[in-house]
Amino acid sequence: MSKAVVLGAAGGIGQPLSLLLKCNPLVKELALYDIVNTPGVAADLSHISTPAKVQGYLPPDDGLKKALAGADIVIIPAGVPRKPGMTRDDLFKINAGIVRDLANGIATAAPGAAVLVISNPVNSTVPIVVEVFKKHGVFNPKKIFGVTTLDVVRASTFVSEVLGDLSLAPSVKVPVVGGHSGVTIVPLFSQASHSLPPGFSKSSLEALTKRVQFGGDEVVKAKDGAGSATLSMAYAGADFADKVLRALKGEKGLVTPSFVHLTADKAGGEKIKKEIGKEIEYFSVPVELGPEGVASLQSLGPINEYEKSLIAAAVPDLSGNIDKGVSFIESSKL
Ligand SMILES: NC(=O)C1=CN([C@@H]2O[C@H](COP(=O)(O)OP(=O)(O)OC[C@H]3O[C@@H](n4cnc5c(N)ncnc54)[C@H](O)[C@@H]3O)[C@@H](O)[C@H]2O)C=CC1
Ligand SMILES: O=C([O-])CC(=O)C(=O)O
Repeated sequence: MSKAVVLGAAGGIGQPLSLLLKCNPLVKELALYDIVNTPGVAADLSHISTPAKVQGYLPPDDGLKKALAGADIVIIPAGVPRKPGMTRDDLFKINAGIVRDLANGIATAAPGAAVLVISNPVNSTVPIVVEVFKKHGVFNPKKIFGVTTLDVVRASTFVSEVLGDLSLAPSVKVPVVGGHSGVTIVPLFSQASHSLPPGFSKSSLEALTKRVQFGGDEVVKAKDGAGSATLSMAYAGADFADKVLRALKGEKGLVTPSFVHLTADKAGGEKIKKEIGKEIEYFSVPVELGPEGVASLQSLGPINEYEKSLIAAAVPDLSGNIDKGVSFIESSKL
């Protein structure tokens, strides 16, 4: 039984994510931290008849430190979401500082916890957490994860739609690699558990790829100024957190993509860099989870020519996003 902490717990993602964690039998303690409203969210969730003990925290009286004490897993959906016309990188101005300060708190109060970063732009916020942990001398690449599960969830759903049978969605598995924004999102449909229908055209494949890459925009547009994906993200975040919790407890064979520092598994990471064909520090790759966090990083597998071109297109954007996060901490006072 574990202690889970949600930072940004009163938000659009934070609330449904906390609900799902309250319902996870592996969670014994659930600490909810936000700059507003966590006492109410915690009181509400605490009436649910599941074992997890819920407590809300606010910034006064060392709330962050108290929320984090003894944490096994810390999930961060704190920060502003997009409005129509914005890119995820446009969120950097506000969210970089929020994530830096929260990472500072984690590095001090719970340096051994698994940290799951949802706040956008993930391609930059994960490097921010890593650089803060390095400055504190507590960086362990096996424990810091960018949550890209929503891309995997979307790819599974959209493939089942193409196959004309939504009941397949839970069992369709599509590896999605790269990063978490636009062209950095690379679905590998050639390795999906379910093949696309016979005669599926190149232009249909391109359209399906684009739908996964820009699935977030679909929701931002539909919400029309009221934010971005929250419910599907809560589902995806809870699913990834559940896998991490199960692996920390010793369950084997749990493999799922996540955006990680490639030194989390030195040999595996070097092999992946060769597959990518470029020197890059981070990539979302299929991660085998284990009791220490990352157990191994798995090969990108047999990538076809089209997928190679998608990876080649992803790398320049991704490298720029990574550098931006690293430079931000280099020039920040902690
Ligand atoms: N990784 C992914 O696949 C996805 C990431 N996101 C990202 O998740 C983030 C949150 O999205 P929403 O929940 O929709 O936003 P929201 O605005 O509804 O909630 C954000 C919460 O963060 C809190 N917050 C702000 N500063 C804080 C601080 N310093 N400490 C603690 N809490 C703080 C706010 O009070 C608010 O409750 C956004 O950056 C969004 O882009 C959204 C969807 C998918
Ligand atoms: O699109 C956004 O801004 C939120 C997000 O990351 C997603 O839905 O994938």
